[in-house]
Amino acid sequence: MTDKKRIQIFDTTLRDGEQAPGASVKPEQKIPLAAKLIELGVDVIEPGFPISSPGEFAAVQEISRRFQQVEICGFARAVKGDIEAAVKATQDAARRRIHLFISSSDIHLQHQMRKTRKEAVALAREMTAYARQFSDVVEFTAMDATRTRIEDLIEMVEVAIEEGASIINLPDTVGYALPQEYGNMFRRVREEARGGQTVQYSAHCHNDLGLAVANSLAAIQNGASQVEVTVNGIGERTGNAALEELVMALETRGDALGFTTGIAIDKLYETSRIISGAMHFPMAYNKPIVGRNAFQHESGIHQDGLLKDRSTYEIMNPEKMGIPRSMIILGKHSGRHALRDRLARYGIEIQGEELNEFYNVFKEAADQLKVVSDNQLLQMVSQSLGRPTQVYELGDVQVVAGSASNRVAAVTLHHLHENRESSHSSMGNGPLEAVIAAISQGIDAEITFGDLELHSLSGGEDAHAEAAVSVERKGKTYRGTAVHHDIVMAAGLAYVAACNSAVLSAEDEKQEMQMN
Ligand SMILES: CC(=O)SCCNC(=O)CCNC(=O)[C@H](O)C(C)(C)COP(=O)(O)OP(=O)(O)OC[C@H]1O[C@@H](n2cnc3c(N)ncnc32)[C@H](O)[C@@H]1OP(=O)(O)O
Ligand SMILES: CC(C)C(=O)C(=O)O
Repeated sequence: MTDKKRIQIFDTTLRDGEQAPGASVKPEQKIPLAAKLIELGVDVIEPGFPISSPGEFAAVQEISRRFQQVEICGFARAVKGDIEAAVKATQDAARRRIHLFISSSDIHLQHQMRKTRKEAVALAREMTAYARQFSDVVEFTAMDATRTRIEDLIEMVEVAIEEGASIINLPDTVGYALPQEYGNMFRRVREEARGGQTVQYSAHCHNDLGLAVANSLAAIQNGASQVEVTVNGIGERTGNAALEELVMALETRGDALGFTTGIAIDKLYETSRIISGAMHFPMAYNKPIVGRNAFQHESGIHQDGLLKDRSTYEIMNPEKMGIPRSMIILGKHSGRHALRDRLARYGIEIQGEELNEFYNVFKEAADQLKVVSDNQLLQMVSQSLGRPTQVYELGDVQVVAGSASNRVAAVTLHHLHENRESSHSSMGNGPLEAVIAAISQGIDAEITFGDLELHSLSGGEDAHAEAAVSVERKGKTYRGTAVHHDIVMAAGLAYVAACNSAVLSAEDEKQEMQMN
């Protein structure tokens, strides 16, 4: 049991999120994405804008029919046709809401809607009443609330409440507000509007000044019980408040804030990846929570602290969010603790003077590299310490790619411990899949491929790709990384490094068991 107040998560990834240029998905793609959002535990889904296209209408209709466990929201301008389309599209939902919006600021009324305030208020009244005829739940949004004089905002909100809106959304449509101002706006409307204490409040923030999450938190602290968010913060311009950031702020600082959500935190990362992939929206490396670097550390002092106790430099546990990340990235800022730890993963134990000497070799090489991949590190070990570091080594790789429906890869694998080599070939939907499948045939141990991440390390003609592959063996996850100017090679080398790590750790375990 928790005494924290539950905040409703209103997910608008498939409506406002999709308004980000280049993010739109086909109507049928919205169905599995909605299923993922429901698994994640959102309370309300806004799956689209029904009047805007036949495909949007069909997607909202299908989602309303299929997903009876969640509230579905139909979005509409203060236009009868929009409301009718939203009503029809959400007709079969178990719980539905009509989300009606109209501008409240002078800027919008004069320049966009070209209406006087009197006309806009009358329209807000008429359309709220119209929507209420069809739906018990009407959410009323005063678009551009944060650039509206508070007296004008209160007047419009009062009209909506009088006509039966039970949720009042006060959006920062253009990402203009500062947290204190945004919080005060909620407090004043709640306290000063007639009927203001009888309704729920919702925050909907954009990130133009990087304040969307901070503003949403300020609204919550001033009485908002719902936040409108998108996965990965995707949305118009710089986006909306990011679901994962807001949820983790509430979770991590529950001590100071006292709020909670129904979100399944262990599904945050998976959902983020799915949305990023479906909407072709890559995440910035330093994006909070789900960015590549969010839980990675390159500097020696931090790495040393983390190896001693994770809490020294991390405020959240990435595994709790389903993030399968290695926390240590080797590079020129790394120290001996991190280096020794990484080598131990490959069954290589070095210490004392040998470690000091190898550390110098490592630093010299690291000066020239952005990151030192596992594959590069193992090569350094074999060259400078003359130690066998790998069970498998990737030899020749040939790939036939192009516009044919299947890609074919042929690889040679050196089995270093047995002094033999083997050749394998396979097909795949893409060249990476074909190479991974071909290598898998030559790995004798029972290893399951987990995940592949590819990042570009540099641009231009000298571009290099960094690949990180995870594999599973006997319930444990192992990672391998590689850097190469050819992404297919980078992926193949990283996969082999991950397999080496899995096999060498298993060899270690065997040796330990024999010694005991
Ligand atoms: C802040 C937000 O996220 S608001 C949502 C924004 N999302 C979208 O616009 C995505 C989907 N939009 C669309 O497919 C189209 O814009 C449509 C179908 C909704 C409308 O298309 P059109 O009829 O061709 O109008 P268009 O988009 O060019 O112009 C918008 C019209 O709506 C009016 N309008 C804008 N907001 C509202 C509102 N809340 N209530 C009533 N009218 C409004 C504008 O004043 C303009 O009216 P006008 O034609 O009389 O000048
Ligand atoms: C219309 C509302 C909900 C909105 O999307 C915004 O103001 O950004």
